[in-house]
Amino acid sequence: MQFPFRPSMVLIDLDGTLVDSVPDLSACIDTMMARLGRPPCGEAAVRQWVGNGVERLVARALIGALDGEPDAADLERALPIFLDLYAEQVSARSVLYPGVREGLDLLCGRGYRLGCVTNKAARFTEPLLQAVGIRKAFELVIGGDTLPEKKPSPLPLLHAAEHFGIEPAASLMLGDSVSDVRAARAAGFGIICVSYGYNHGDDIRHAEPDAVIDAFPELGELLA
Ligand SMILES: O=C(O)COP(=O)(O)O
Ligand SMILES: [Mg+2]
Repeated sequence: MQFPFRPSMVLIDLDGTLVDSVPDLSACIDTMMARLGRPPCGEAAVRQWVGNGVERLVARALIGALDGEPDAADLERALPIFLDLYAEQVSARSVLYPGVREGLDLLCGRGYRLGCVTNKAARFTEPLLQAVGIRKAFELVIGGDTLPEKKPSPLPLLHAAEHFGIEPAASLMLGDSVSDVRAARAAGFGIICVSYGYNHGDDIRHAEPDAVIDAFPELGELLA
């Protein structure tokens, strides 16, 4: 991709890109574990497990690892406990990353169409965006269960491009994880990643996005 790039549409990931949601996710995971009579996972582990939706997060907590499957009965018992806890405290401790508000103002000011595309279930996404005060920046919000497939599938990105009537080649994804990079590549979007998010403990540069930024305001120079 050539910089400065002039996108018509920018789709932005939520967890690890706009909002540091791990403090709430990990508090709920550890309360769930306590209710199941198990030891806590801790925030550092949860930070590596976010990015593929709540069900996968709970599965990872139960097995204590990124890959693998828990016992189906364990998951069936644990998931509703987590969902109830997280519904109550989806934004209790979650905050915007530094520079996000400024960056969104910059993108809005340049007239790009903005959408939020996350793997977080829609019932948590809307209240979290509202609580941190950025819901109005987005014309379209697609959660992890809004469509039949979530990232790394290109489906949510292509759905947004079609919704706005914008070519994928004129579209940019802004995210923090390898799922964002894979979805963007498969959809034919440009992809810029933030360095500070969650990528399962790996440096996002290994996924070779078009650019990596340390904070949203750097978009000012990369985009036209
Ligand atoms: O895993 C989740 O629930 C959310 O992940 P995302 O916002 O980074 O797509
Ligand atoms: Mg993310």
